[in-house]
Amino acid sequence: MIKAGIIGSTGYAGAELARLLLGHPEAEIVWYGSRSYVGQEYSSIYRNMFRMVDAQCLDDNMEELAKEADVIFTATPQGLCASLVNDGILSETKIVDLSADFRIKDVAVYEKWYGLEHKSPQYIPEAVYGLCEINREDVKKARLVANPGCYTTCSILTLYPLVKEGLVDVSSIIIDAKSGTSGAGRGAKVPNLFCEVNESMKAYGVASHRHTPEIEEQLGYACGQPVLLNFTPHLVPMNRGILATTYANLKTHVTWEEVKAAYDKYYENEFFVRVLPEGVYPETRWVEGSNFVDIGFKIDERTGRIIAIGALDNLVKGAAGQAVQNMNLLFGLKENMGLTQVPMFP
Ligand SMILES: NC(=O)C1=CN([C@@H]2O[C@H](COP(=O)(O)OP(=O)(O)OC[C@H]3O[C@@H](n4cnc5c(N)ncnc54)[C@H](OP(=O)(O)O)[C@@H]3O)[C@@H](O)[C@H]2O)C=CC1
Ligand SMILES: CC(=O)N[C@@H](CCC(=O)OP(=O)(O)O)C(=O)O
Repeated sequence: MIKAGIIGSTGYAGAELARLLLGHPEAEIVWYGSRSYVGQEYSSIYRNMFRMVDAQCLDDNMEELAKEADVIFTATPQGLCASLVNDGILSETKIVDLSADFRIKDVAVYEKWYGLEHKSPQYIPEAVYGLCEINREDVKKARLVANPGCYTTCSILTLYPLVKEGLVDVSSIIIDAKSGTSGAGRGAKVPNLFCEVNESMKAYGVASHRHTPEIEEQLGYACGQPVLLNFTPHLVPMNRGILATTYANLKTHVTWEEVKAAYDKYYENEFFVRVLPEGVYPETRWVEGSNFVDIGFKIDERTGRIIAIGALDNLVKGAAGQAVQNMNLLFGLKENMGLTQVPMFP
């Protein structure tokens, strides 16, 4: 059995990790880490875990945890993992970091967009960007995995074949994305109160959201040139789900079948990426609770643009599910082990 520790197990991403790992046939959770609930029963915080977990919350002592765990998941705010990790820890265990600390290769870009000083930039070069469908072979060899964010996973996987195959003008990309409120975490914040969110929708982080450089960097690797794009996130009154509607100018006239062939080239054998039939566009409820990403697209002959739409569950493929997928790769397990949940509906 793989011994797994979760630092930040009391947050939404950490709780989703606990849910998935409890159902994983080859993993056991040895550490439910917390900052505010040390010493409390985990199931007293998450009552859905009543009689499923009898452990108490422990602190975020990563050095001690590294001696016990084969893998540590850090589902904590930006900056925390970078402030805890060291050579000793990395020699004893593997880390899958759900924050953005090791996602961006240029530390100056990270510090500018996150407004933080990076506490361990020496580990950035070796960290592998854990978008399994694209970086699978590198993940298998890693000891530090930078688990991608929810908007970014959805946006990159939706656009990747179009960019990689040179089908679109990469200077024309626009991503209009929506997220459920769990994407903002469990911490109490006035903008996330029921009355602030319910029956309303809003854009935020306009032309300034910190996921922009992450998407640009990864799509830049795909096409071999710098990518500059517009990314506008929106908050919508639902618990879970990301829907990313992406737009780009097509370079030449192509048919739906030709574009589908490009998607098939990368995703035909991918368990978690489902490219939908012509005329069908993803809905967040079709992926809820699962590690699937659904993608649909349409060529607009009138404007010469392609509109590609992706949907995923921000807490699963956008966070904890992808983290477990990375764990499976790190330990040579079947990639979808513990992740074959059928999406919830309705
Ligand atoms: N929510 C989502 O959809 C996604 C989140 N992520 C990323 O995952 C990470 C966690 O996000 P999320 O679960 O939403 O956040 P939450 O606010 O829900 O949870 C944060 C967790 O971190 C713990 N924590 C906070 N500060 C510290 C600290 N100083 N030391 C130790 N533990 C601390 C909290 O502990 P306690 O509760 O005990 O105080 C809690 O367990 C973030 O980096 C986020 O960007 C990535 C993709 C999607
Ligand atoms: C709705 C909402 O607030 N969403 C979060 C994204 C959460 C996330 O994905 O965090 P990472 O930065 O770790 O990727 C936000 O916009 O900041």
